[in-house]
Amino acid sequence: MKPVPRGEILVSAEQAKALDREASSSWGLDPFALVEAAGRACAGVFAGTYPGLFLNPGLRIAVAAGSGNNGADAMVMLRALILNGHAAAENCSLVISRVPGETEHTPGSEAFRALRAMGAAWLPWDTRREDSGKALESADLIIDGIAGTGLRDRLRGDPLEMAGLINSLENSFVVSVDVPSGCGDTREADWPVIYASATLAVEPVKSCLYHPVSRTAAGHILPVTGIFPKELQESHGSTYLWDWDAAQKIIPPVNPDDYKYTRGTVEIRAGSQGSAGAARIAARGAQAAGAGLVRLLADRDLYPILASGSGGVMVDDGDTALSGDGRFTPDAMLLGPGWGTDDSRLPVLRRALDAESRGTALVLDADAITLSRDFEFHGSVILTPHAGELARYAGISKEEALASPGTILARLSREKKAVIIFKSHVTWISSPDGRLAAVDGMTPALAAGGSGDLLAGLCAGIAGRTAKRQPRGDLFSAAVAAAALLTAAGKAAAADSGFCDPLTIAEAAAKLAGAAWMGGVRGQRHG
Ligand SMILES: NC(=O)C1=CN([C@@H]2O[C@H](COP(=O)(O)OP(=O)(O)OC[C@H]3O[C@@H](n4cnc5c(N)ncnc54)[C@H](O)[C@@H]3O)[C@@H](O)[C@H]2O)[C@@H](O)CC1
Ligand SMILES: Nc1ncnc2c1ncn2[C@@H]1O[C@H](COP(=O)(O)OP(=O)(O)O)[C@@H](O)[C@H]1O
Repeated sequence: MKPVPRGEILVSAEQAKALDREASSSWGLDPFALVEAAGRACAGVFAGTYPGLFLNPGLRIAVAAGSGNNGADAMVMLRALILNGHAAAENCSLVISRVPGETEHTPGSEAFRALRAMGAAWLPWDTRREDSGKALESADLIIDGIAGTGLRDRLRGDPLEMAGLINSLENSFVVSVDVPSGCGDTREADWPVIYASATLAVEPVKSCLYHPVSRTAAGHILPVTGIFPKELQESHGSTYLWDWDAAQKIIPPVNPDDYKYTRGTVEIRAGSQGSAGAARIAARGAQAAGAGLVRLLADRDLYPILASGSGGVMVDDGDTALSGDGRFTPDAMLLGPGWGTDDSRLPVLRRALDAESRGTALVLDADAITLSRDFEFHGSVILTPHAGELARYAGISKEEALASPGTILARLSREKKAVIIFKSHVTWISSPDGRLAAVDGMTPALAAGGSGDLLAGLCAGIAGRTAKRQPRGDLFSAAVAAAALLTAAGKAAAADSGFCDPLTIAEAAAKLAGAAWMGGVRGQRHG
């Protein structure tokens, strides 16, 4: 049997702890073994990713360590770098928030003893603050192991002071082990955190790295693998990180013998005076995702403008045209891009929700999210809010949404019976059945008006295509694939065209989607 394609597992600190316990009780992996494996793997991944840093024979490295296993990982990493000839022990220092006692037998105290024996300097932050500060200031590379998943509440005390100094240094490369110190599942925007150049994300990767509020602090996220058996990780993870390579595989390709009606049909209600572009972008998005037919119903005053140069989109007068009178019943409907929140939209919204109750996939974007706040859904809706829209819709603050996306979305999806795509520089997706996904973004090419309209179109296009194969198809997969496609398209378009408009990004999306789903190589019928 072929393996089911999936993203990378993400876990909370609680899940990581449970996994640790099971690793020890059932797999013979005690804390010493885990710290050894993690620290050495971190050294290997880091040296392999940044070989240029190690060309300097006088490279000065400082480890900033706490007293837990995160500090132990950092010290084992340093020991491995020294043993592999990447640094000389006499150029290395250990700046430690609490020095392990002589009699302690923990992974941290053992790693500490080994480094001291090799000749690394040690500087307790509380009693030798000035020397500790100088060691950090003069380091070319700082390895941050102050606190990992053992962080309780916000950083305070010596670790807080150490983090403050590290953040003030402009010329050193800061690499955090596991998570940047200060980053945790409950971190809020004003909680201090180390801003790392890179983070060595020890498997299973911690989900807090992808909370929008903390994502920037993690810098370049480097997965560190080979620590835990996959089966063990599978049994503890509940959220997955998807990229385009993985996500494209969960969507069936088009068939070589498809006809326009069988490739998925999409009907869009979008645009209003001043926002006609949103309708055009959304329609092009649905085409780019592979829909066979796209119909755009626009307000009467916009209809002539949009109809000219419609590029194969069937444009009609939205004031009189009804769903289905375009000779096909849509497999997916999209309402909202640039639509406005006028009450006159409500009858259309009600009809669309009626279709949704009978299983038609319905994407509600932008203004349609606001309009639908008090309506009930029946499991075939995808909502695509950004932080402001999510905050209004759920009655929370934007900051809460950006700090705890998983918890908030899981609850809202279940209550509303809707798949939700929460858009930001990291996109989070939830399903009423409890599935959660994150798609890393960090693609400023998408931070421009119209990217959301494009996502809504991509989403409707994919939902329409999959609905054709699987009635009441898996909208969560469609949403994950659309978000991953948008990010990949944003990156590709930026590489080719720099700052570009959303229609250029749509062309990049069409290219990627076509290569993934129109190859005809698989020749496989799904559903
Ligand atoms: N399954 C896993 O996740 C694995 C975890 N490992 C490492 O172990 C780490 C977890 O280790 P521990 O549970 O020992 O804890 P940590 O080492 O993450 O945290 C404990 C340290 O943080 C300090 N601290 C906690 N809250 C603080 C606050 N609010 N302000 C200031 N300082 C604070 C404590 O005083 C202590 O020094 C992970 O992040 C990872 O680096 C690896 O060794 C191997 C496998
Ligand atoms: N820095 C970024 N990195 C990655 N994706 C981003 C970034 N900024 C915005 N996006 C994405 O671009 C889209 C913007 O949507 P939205 O704010 O609704 O735009 P609009 O309403 O102008 O179309 C979302 O999908 C969001 O995830």
